[in-house]
Amino acid sequence: MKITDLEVDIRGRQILKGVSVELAEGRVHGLAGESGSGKTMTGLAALGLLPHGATATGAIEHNGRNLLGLPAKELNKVRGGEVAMVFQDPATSLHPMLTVGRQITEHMRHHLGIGKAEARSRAEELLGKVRIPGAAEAFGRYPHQFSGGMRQRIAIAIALACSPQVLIADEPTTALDVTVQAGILRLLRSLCDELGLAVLLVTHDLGVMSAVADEVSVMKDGLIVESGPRAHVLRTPDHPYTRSLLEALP
Ligand SMILES: Nc1ncnc2c1ncn2[C@@H]1O[C@H](COP(=O)(O)OP(=O)(O)OP(=O)(O)O)[C@@H](O)[C@H]1O
Repeated sequence: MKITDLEVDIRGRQILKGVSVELAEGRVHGLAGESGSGKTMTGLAALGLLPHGATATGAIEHNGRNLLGLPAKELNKVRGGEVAMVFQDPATSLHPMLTVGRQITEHMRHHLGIGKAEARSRAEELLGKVRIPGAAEAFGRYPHQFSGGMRQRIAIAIALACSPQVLIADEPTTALDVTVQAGILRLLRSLCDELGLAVLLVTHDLGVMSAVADEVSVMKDGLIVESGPRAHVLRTPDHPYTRSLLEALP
């Protein structure tokens, strides 16, 4: 996926001022920057989920199309299919009244049009892939019967249900206990390698970034001020803003 010169305006206020990011197969691209810099808005734009009243210019190219120009119906097929998402808080992204299995299979049946039995076996396979112990049993359980870390693994399984090529992960570990954060990051990294996913990892946490990202872009006030390989950006940053973020680390 290639985002070029993305500008987003909401009611006359310019939120993104020409953002360019390229996501590649099997690579994690980290998007860093302080609160309000436009990280989330960039991720939402990639999903075709801009807030009501937003206008966007530039291009978000994926599989030969510009997602910015797609009609809503086409965009719905892309979202959750070719491009999937994981958000900060699994407690709000999972439906409390539906079993884990139902949440994964409904998604597959809706997007892929496959039968019940096939969906079930794929769902159990996915639960194994995100390292949920006892996948067959977990299939029939409800989200509240799992810990926060396990719930985020379930949200990742749902995101992967339709074999996406691109995964947008917005602060996927921020709501979790420090003790389980590393496990989720390791999982994202291994899924990216194993499935050849192109991942956009949005996080304000440079520690998270240094653990998994291949490339890092740093945002400030709706613009990317620095972008490059992780080691370069985090060890020998060119931009004073990146240096100030690194100096602010505990
Ligand atoms: N629905 C909306 N309507 C109007 N402005 C919005 C809306 N959502 C976000 N903004 C504004 O867009 C700017 C960028 O927000 P965004 O959420 O992308 O930042 P962020 O870098 O992800 O920060 P955070 O880490 O706090 O989520 C902010 O100034 C915010 O106030």
